[in-house]
Amino acid sequence: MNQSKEQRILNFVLQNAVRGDPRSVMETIDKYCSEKEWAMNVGDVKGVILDKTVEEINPSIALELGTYCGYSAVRIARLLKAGACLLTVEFNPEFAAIAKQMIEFAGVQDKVKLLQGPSEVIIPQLKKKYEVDTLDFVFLDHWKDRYAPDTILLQECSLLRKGSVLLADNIIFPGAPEFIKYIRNNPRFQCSTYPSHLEYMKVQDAMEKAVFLG
Ligand SMILES: CNc1ncnc2c1ncn2[C@@H]1O[C@H](/C=C/CNC(=O)c2cc(-c3ccc(F)cc3)cc(O)c2O)[C@H](F)[C@H]1O
Ligand SMILES: [Mg+2]
Repeated sequence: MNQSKEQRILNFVLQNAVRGDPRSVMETIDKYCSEKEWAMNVGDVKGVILDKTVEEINPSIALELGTYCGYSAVRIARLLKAGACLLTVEFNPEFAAIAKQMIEFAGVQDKVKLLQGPSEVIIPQLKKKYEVDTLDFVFLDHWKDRYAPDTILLQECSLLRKGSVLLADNIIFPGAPEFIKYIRNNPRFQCSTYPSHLEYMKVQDAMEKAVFLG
């Protein structure tokens, strides 16, 4: 059975990146996906916006929705302080298996907990099963029509506190119109937009930052 694109990305990393070096893993994925096969990693351009947001917050506990191949999990985890943790959620078992290997090869496995399952099931389990109090940072990069319902679910599960920061990928392309409508009209969030470009393409995209006001 021939390999999936995601398996080819992982193989390229295993053969070309430096084990234990997160930046080398990111650069190798970006090289493969810009030169050989496009893939929906946040990428090197929007990745800088993600980096700056994570560095500004310096989160103790972060959540990512939509691990895919683990590119942004590696990107976020490399910036986390000692003792800090990224919980990343992925419901596709093949992608979860690839991401697990990607995270381990990059050497950030001690900072990342990969939770396999749908976000709508995992989010209500975070407090009791995963001992989360509240989340400092949430990166939304899963199905775009799930950004709004999962943001509502995070609030219903009391997982946000005054100052919690959400960062959403792809609000221009493919777009997340229901999320934008919900979050920008919601007095409990302070929103700002970061115009950028779609990963590996000369296409406009943007990221939305939403600070929960409590
Ligand atoms: C719904 N709950 C979920 N729970 C756990 N894992 C989930 C859940 N939902 C999805 N996943 C998991 O999260 C991932 C899904 C990412 C979706 N991302 C995109 O579609 C996406 C698309 C483009 C794009 C741009 C241009 C173009 F021409 C074509 C595509 C660019 C982007 O940056 C994206 O992020 C993964 F695949 C899925 O299993
Ligand atoms: Mg994305």
